[in-house]
Amino acid sequence: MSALSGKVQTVLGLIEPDQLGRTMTHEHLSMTFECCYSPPAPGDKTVSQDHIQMKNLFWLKQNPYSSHENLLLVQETDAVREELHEYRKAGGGTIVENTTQGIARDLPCLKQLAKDTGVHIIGGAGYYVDATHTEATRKMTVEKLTDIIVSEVLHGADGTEIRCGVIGEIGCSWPITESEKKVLQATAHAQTELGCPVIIHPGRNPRAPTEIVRILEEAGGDISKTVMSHLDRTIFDNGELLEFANLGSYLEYDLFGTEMLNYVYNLEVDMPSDSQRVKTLAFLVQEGYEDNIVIAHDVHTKNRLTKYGGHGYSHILKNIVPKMLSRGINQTQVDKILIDNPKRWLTFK
Ligand SMILES: CCC(=O)NCCS(=O)(=O)O
Repeated sequence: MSALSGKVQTVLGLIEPDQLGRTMTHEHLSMTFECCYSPPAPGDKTVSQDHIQMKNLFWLKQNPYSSHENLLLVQETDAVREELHEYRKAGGGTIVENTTQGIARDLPCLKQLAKDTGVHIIGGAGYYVDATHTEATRKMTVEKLTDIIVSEVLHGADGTEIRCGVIGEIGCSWPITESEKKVLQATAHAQTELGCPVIIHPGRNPRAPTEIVRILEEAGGDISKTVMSHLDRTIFDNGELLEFANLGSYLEYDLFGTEMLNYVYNLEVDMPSDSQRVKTLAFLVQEGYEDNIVIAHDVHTKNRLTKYGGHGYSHILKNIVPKMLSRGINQTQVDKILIDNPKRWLTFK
């Protein structure tokens, strides 16, 4: 039994699991996404270089990754603070902030936001996708990577004493790279040592989540304490979804509010609408997976903030919960998805 056992670790310290309340398990409050810039179509060069304004908001919603300015959530701390006050008013309690090494994690900023707003914020340990790994990271052994991740949870990260309360989001590409595989193995080893929650960003292929679970399992990871993120853009066939669900991880639908015609990172994908997401949640509940579902908005670009006409951090509480209730998911099941499942996941063993 460690000092963390039975507790949840926020950027302000340990708390009791019952204090969490409604929890978004996958958001970002400060980060940069320049690693994933996607050049605009030739005819869109001018609009892509324009400052964010009313007349280009629809274009940005369709092309969020083709504007450099849009990728700098790090510049919007004041707007994010306002949004967190609104999130509290809407009944929110906690946000898991998934920014890891490679996309400008800023734990002091998260600590200040938690102090200013009263929202419990949980920071993420570990590494984002290979494209953001440094040469030094790529050369590290699994043991070294494990030591770093463990230290980010036990002692603090980025030269601070602010401790992470989850490992992740751990970034994986498709196909997965050698460096990402080592980070996954280190994640599993660190999880075994700490009894902590893990959250994974899978590559954009329906086979990616299962492959990742196998790698984690082989390295001794606890799949029942692991969230598989971004299923909304990853698995589309209900049969395949049930096969994956059967492996026992938490199933995360975390792109609520994101509706776009062309998903530039994989043009084969038809990004679902929020109504389709709710339909999938209802399907999973009907199939008996209500104890495995978690949800969020994954705010990671400026246009997703209400300041820029986006859905913000309260869209699920204000708009999606009523829709869930009208589509066969009852209040007890909603509470499991928003409160009980995140609480079980986030509590150290
Ligand atoms: C860092 C934010 C992030 O990775 N978001 C997921 C984007 S997507 O892969 O679902 O497009």
